[in-house]
Amino acid sequence: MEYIVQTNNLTKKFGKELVVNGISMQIPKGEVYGFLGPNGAGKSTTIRMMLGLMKPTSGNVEIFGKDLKNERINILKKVGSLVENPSYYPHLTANENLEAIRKIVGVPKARLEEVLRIVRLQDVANKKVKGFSLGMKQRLGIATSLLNNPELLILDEPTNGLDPSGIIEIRELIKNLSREYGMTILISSHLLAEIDQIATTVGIVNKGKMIFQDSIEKMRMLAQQQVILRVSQHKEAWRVLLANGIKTELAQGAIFLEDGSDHHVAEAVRLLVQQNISIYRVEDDRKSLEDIFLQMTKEEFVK
Ligand SMILES: Nc1ncnc2c1ncn2[C@@H]1O[C@H](COP(=O)(O)OP(=O)(O)OP(=O)(O)O)[C@@H](O)[C@H]1O
Repeated sequence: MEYIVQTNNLTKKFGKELVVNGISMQIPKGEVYGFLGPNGAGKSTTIRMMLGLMKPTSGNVEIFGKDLKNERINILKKVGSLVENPSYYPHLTANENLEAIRKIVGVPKARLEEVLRIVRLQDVANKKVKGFSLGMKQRLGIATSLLNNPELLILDEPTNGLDPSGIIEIRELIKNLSREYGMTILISSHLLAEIDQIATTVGIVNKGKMIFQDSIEKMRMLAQQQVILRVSQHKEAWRVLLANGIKTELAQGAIFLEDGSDHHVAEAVRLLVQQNISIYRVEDDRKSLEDIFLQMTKEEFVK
């Protein structure tokens, strides 16, 4: 697989504190990579090292297959980023602010209109930024990061502090950049729900360590449902199921079926009925992704 970003044992210590602890991140081409973790987990520090804004204590970063240490300038030419709330000249318009940066980046003037259109700010291009909502400012920040037409876009908590409609706009924008322009995107967040709605690949960090990295589908599979059976003689029922090779657990006077697929449930029910065990209830016990995230960050879950 082609990785746009690959970090190898990336580590950062501040004094004695290991803030990033051996992170090996792999971002496949064209993916929206959700970089997820509670506040203080080390996401921003990782991102800073990925952008060459901070030197790793050890380990390295490869972007587009090249070592960031050796080819920083060439690599960063093709990377766009938004790492903290961008600052603007409030008394200048969106266009004027962008124009100032365009001159530094050195791209054709026509690119201004394009990026404003992509972030849907074309109608307010000539309005002063001081009247903009936080969401509009964030979109202007993304427009700025798109000026150089990057192949990789890195957004550190881009929806922090936005209201729900602002969050939806950023979400749609990211989806669109991925879909229409095939951009590879890394977006960090401490909110699972946010990542769940846009990411195709997920990396979860906790206390500086990567505790899960895989497709969002894999993550959802972990949220697979269990089924609870409430029956008349639960111990007897449990023995019957175990004797027939059905994985179960006995807890709180009920039976938990590990595999909640239809045919397993049907088979369990059939076996119990054959033994004259009364079945009172068959219930779903679906763990939410949120539960799983909490569980992972609590237990240092390792895949
Ligand atoms: N320059 C620094 N010097 C010392 N400690 C730092 C520095 N930068 C970050 N830290 C510490 O490193 C830890 C991780 O911070 P980091 O910003 O990387 O986390 P994060 O996952 O991005 O969380 P948040 O969402 O809160 O930004 C925190 O405890 C922070 O206080």
